This record gives sequence, structure tokens and C-alpha cells, in this order.
Amino acid sequence: MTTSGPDDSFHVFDTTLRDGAQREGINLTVADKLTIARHLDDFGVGFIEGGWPGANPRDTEFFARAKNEITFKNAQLVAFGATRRPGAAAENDPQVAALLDSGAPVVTLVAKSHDRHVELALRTTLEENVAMVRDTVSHLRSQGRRVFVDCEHFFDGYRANPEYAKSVVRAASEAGADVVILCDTNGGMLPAQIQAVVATVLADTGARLGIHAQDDTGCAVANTLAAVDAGATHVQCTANGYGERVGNANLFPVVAALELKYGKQVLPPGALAEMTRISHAIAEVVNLTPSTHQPYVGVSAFAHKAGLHASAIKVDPDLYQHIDPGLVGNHIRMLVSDMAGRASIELKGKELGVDLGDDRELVGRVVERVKERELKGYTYEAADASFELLLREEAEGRALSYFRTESWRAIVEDRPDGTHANEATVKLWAKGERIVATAEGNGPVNALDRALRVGLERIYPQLAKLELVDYKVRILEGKHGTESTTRVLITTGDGEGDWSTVGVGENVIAASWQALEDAYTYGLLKAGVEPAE
Ligand SMILES: CC(=O)SCCNC(=O)CCNC(=O)[C@H](O)C(C)(C)COP(=O)(O)OP(=O)(O)OC[C@H]1O[C@@H](n2cnc3c(N)ncnc32)[C@H](O)[C@@H]1OP(=O)(O)O
Ligand SMILES: CC(=O)C(=O)O
Repeated sequence: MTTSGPDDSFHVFDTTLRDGAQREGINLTVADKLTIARHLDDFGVGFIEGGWPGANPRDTEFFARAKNEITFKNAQLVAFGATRRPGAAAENDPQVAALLDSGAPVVTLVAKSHDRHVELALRTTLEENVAMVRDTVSHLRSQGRRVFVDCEHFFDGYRANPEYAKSVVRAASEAGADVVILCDTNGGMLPAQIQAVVATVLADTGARLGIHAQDDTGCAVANTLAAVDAGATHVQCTANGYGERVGNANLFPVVAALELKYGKQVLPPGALAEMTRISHAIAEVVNLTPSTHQPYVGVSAFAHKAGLHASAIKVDPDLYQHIDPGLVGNHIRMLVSDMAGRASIELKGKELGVDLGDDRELVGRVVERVKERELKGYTYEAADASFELLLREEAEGRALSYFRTESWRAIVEDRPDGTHANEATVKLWAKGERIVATAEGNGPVNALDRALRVGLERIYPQLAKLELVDYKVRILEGKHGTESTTRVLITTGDGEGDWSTVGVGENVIAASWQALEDAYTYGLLKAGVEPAE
């Protein structure tokens, strides 16, 4: 393993704000772009490609504002644009002028390197395309800019006409481009192909090479690392793999691999431990739910479900983890389900702070109860709070009880004008008092939730902070001729955290009531209230 500092010998180049923004469903404002640029700079990437100045007013404004509003600690800002138009001088090309006007110290030029693209898309000669690359790089260099050249469709072009593809790389490098990036623009390549081509082009041209891999075969990260194996020293990636079509090489697994598997220091010290936070923060800004199964940073990246895994993890977490999750700012989670064994329950108990001692019989009882209830449709991996209540009930020998339900009723009234009125009545016992409360709601479950709250809030004022955050219903298929059942998952929050509870019943209202009872019980437990019953 080698160790080198985050210096110019290896570039982590981020193109979230340019190629990432080309993903369907992402529509960034200038303010969003500035926020993402700050996150990427905090993370410590060396280059942030901000967009294509001159192509649209938003990108032009981004460069104007970034210059004044961000003091970059680690990154240099990069403007992206095309080579000059065929038959025109680079110094007279308005889009080349816009690159200079952006004030960015670095420019990435996209250039054609596939003969077919030159003839069909650019509609010019192969010689003129090479001249376009050479002239534009020389002009930008003469204006004091550092230049990188993205050779679009390089790998397809190399397959069709390797000598021409290499002549474009040579032209760019000889004209003063610091790095020539070989792009798998259509994303169709596989790692072995990338590795072979990068090694040959490096040997034949002597140019400094980079890699830009689209993810159309699901190999963009592997292709990026294969290029590094072959000698590329500049990787272009996007946060969370956002990008045109299915996306680009994901920045996070690429830098994690470089730092943790290759032993290359490509980020400032300590930055890798911020990776999970930065990944999620950028997902928030682009308004996409973070992928739970993303390598390294997903909430499931270190979540263990199988009983056998848990039993080994109890001895040493490394037995079922490729790295310590703390290295990337993530953490281990134990999941409880019908695949759990004793070890899963013991580890989950520890995670929840419930002392199970060395009571094998108690742990065995919990395993049995979880399996039996999961068979009926409960799911505890998605309902930590319901599981904790079950665990405490077994550990303490009685259910935690703040209130007791005598009965509940929900009524939906269909009115002649087509509207519906929803009303619920709950009859409860709490601290020796019988409570009858009625409330209306925008649906029967909402009415029940309100009635429960109206009834209990006087006795437990802590409930005022609680809020229903999410509600999910799933109809579970009946097995062997039995009726289907309904499962409800409710997420509740108190402003400081969220918890999930589950209910299963013959109908959606009965299942919801169970999940609500657990939600309020857990809320009171979390608020430190002593059980009353
Ligand atoms: C692989 C990639 O992802 S590269 C990044 C692609 N990103 C984008 O396209 C987003 C921003 N793009 C835009 O806003 C617009 O496409 C613009 C402003 C760049 C150009 O818009 P327009 O001039 O209206 O033309 P259009 O979008 O149809 O692009 C085609 C033109 O670009 C030229 N072109 C295509 N590739 C290149 C290249 N590498 N170098 C120079 N010119 C090129 C074509 O020859 C064509 O020129 P023509 O109009 O003279 O026939
Ligand atoms: C430059 C670029 O985005 C590509 O070739 O895919």
C-alpha cells in the first residue's frame, strides 16, 4: 500500500453540479448549487465542476456568485464547455469567451475523439476536429487557465479507430492540457476493457490520463478503479452517482476505495469520516431520498439481519463487515426479524440499552415471540420501537403500560354533498381514571389519533410534542386459504428523533390502533415518564 498526500499527483474531480445536474428529476437553483459546492469543498474534493457558463443563465450566475460568496478551502472551481466551433477562431468563439469570463481558474473542454461523432455530430473533418482541440486548449492556456480535456466517447472511438482517438489525446496534451480524460460516455464498457485501453493509451501517448465513467452497465465505480489500476491519476465522479441517464461513477465509494483499499490519501485528514453526513446532506439539497442501500453511506450499509451473522459479529464485528463503519461516518445496526437468532437479540438489546444479562431463557423467549409474530405479519426490522416494547415486556415480565384501552370506535359518515365526516371515540383508563374522548379528523385514523391525544394529554402533557410523521399500509396475502391481513407502520417524532411502530389486524383501523398505542407508549417511555398501570 502506498500513501500520498491530497496533492496534485492525484485528482478527485467532482462533476455533481454539471453532469450530476443532467439527471432526470434534478433541477438545481443557483442557491442549491452554491450549497452543494460548499459541501463538496468541506469534503475535500480537489475540483468542483460548476456547470457550463454561457449555456444557460443559471450556470453563468453560479460562477459569478461562487467567486464572491465561497472561499474554497480545498477545491478549485472548474468551468465546463466545448471546443471552438468548426471553421472559427477560438479567440472569436463566444462560448469559449464565456468560459474565460466565468473567472474559473480551471476549464474542462469536451472534445470529440470518435471519428463517427466528428463526421455525424460535428459535421466536420477529422483534421479540423483535432485543430479545434489544439486551438482551444492553446487559447485557454495563453489566457492563464489550467485545462483538462474530456474526450467524449473515447472508448467506443478507440474501438472504431484507435489511431484517431489517440491523435486527439496527443493534440490536447501537446497543446498544454494538464489531464486528458478518457470518457465512457455511453457507459457500455466493462472493467477489463477500460483497464486494457487506459494502459495502452498511457504507454502510447505519455499524456496524463483521467477517467469519466457513466454507469449504464452498473460498472462505473469498478471502471473508475480499473482505470486507476492502469495508471489514471484523475477520477471524475458525482455525489451519490447522480448523472445523465442512470448516472456516473459515485464519488463516495470511489474515494472510500482509494483511501481505505488503495491506501491513497486523496482527501484532507478526517474528511472521510464526514462522508455519510455529506452524502445525505447533498441528497437533501437535490431533493432525492438518500438510497438506503448505497455502499458505505446507506443506512443499510452496515445493517445486519441474519442470525448467523449476528452471532459472529458478537465476537468480532469485522467478521461480517469489510470496514469499520465509523471510518466513513456510518454505524452498525442490528435488525430483528424472523431471521434473528439469540445473538441478534442480545446485540439489539445492547444497542437499545436493555439489559438482558446472560439470561438464555429470556433471549430464547424473545426469539420465539418475534418469529411467531412475524409469521402473523408483524415486521420488527422496520419497527424498532415496537420491538423495544416487546423486549422490555419480556425482560420485565409485564407490558409497559401508561394507559389501558376499554374500547375505541371510528365512524365515517358519507354526506349527501359527497364529503365525508370522520369521528372517533376512545374509552381509556389512565392513573385510575376513566377517560372518554371524541375527536374529528381528516380520516378515521387521524380521528382516532386525535381522540387518543385529547384523552391523554391532560394526564401526560409530554404527548403535546408528538407528531405523526409517516403512515404506511400494506395488505398481506392470506396463506393456505386464510383471510388477508393488514399491516400498518407508523413513524412518530418528538422534534428530537423519530421512532416506528407496527400493528397488524383484520382491518386497517384495527392495525392502525395497535401501531398508535405502541407509538404513544414508546413516546412516553422516551420522555422518561414512569409507567402508571
Ligand atoms: C457528454 C456530455 O454530457 S457533454 C455535456 C452536455 N451538456 C449539455 O448539453 C448541457 C448544456 N447544453 C446546452 O445548453 C446547449 O446544448 C448548448 C448551449 C451547449 C448548445 O446549444 P445549441 O447551439 O442550441 O445547439 P445544440 O444543443 O443542438 O448542440 C449542437 C451543437 O453543438 C455542437 N457540438 C457538439 N459537440 C461539440 C463539441 N464537442 N465541440 C464543439 N461543438 C460541439 C454541434 O456540432 C452542434 O453545432 P451546430 O448547432 O453548429 O450544428
Ligand atoms: C464529458 C461527459 O460527461 C461524458 O463524456 O460523459
